[in-house]
Amino acid sequence: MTYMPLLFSLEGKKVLLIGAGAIGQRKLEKLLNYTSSITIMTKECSHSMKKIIHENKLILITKSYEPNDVKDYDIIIATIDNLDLQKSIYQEAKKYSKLYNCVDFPEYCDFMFPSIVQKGDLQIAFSTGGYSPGLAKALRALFERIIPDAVIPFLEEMKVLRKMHPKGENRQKIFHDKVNVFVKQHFIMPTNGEDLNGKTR
Ligand SMILES: C[C@@]1(CC(=O)O)C2=NC(=C\c3[nH]c(c(CCC(=O)O)c3CC(=O)O)Cc3[nH]c(c(CC(=O)O)c3CCC(=O)O)/C=C3\N/C(=C\2)[C@@H](CCC(=O)O)[C@]3(C)CC(=O)O)/[C@H]1CCC(=O)O
Ligand SMILES: NC(=O)c1ccc[n+]([C@@H]2O[C@H](COP(=O)([O-])OP(=O)(O)OC[C@H]3O[C@@H](n4cnc5c(N)ncnc54)[C@H](O)[C@@H]3O)[C@@H](O)[C@H]2O)c1
Repeated sequence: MTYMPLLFSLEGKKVLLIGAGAIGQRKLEKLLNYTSSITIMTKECSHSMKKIIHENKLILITKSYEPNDVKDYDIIIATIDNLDLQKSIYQEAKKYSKLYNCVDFPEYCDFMFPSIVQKGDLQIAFSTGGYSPGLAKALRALFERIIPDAVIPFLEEMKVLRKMHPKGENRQKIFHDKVNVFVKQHFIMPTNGEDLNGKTR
């Protein structure tokens, strides 16, 4: 199966994170960049996890997962260290038409966590389809260095300009020129005489 990268809004969605170990904490820290509508259900919870839950006013349910616990949530993420349970929660998620991720079986996931470069409003997500998360992480670290911080004010400026200029050909030309100048200033360009759209200059 191949996974389609989409930008997905978590607004109004209720997330259930099952398990609160090292991997659960990593997933929670990532989710918190996008939503705080998160319930954590876990047998045991570390001090560091409790601190994050308290600081972000999240809901903690300290108990073992039981059948049908998924039904009141939209998105379920299982980070438990019990592989059979990861698979059986998948069956329940399907029964209730919920979106499911578990951390040990890409084939039991409706979606997976990519490795994300975040600079202001720019996001770049790396995925290897689950075949080498380590490579996704290494590429993320590399691109965090390659993408200049100047992209942050550039996108701030573009946000303002998008609102100022009415849609149409004139706006497209202004934006196209600005992007070309920005890219030429900050990246090494191809030397085959083509511009950013593959057209010969
Ligand atoms: C990208 C990242 C996002 C995040 O977690 O936020 C992420 N894993 C990261 C790191 C990482 N994970 C692992 C290592 C050790 C090296 C290695 O195995 O490569 C490292 C590297 C490290 O820790 O240094 C081990 C591992 N991971 C999975 C398994 C199960 C298996 O393969 O059986 C095992 C074996 C467990 C074991 O048995 O030991 C499965 C998944 N991990 C995914 C995401 C999804 C696929 C993403 C994709 O490639 O498309 C998927 C399918 C499910 C999911 O988690 O959604 C995050 C980097 C964050 C960053 O940027 O820093
Ligand atoms: N996807 C990834 O990126 C990745 C990376 C490394 C490891 N893993 C996998 O992640 C899994 C979890 O690893 P970890 O280091 O966080 O484990 P851990 O033992 O530190 O944490 C497991 C958590 O699940 C909770 N738990 C266990 N059974 C439960 C149940 N029945 N109901 C509710 N909570 C329960 C425990 O209380 C604990 O909080 C492992 O199976 C490992 O193979 C995934």
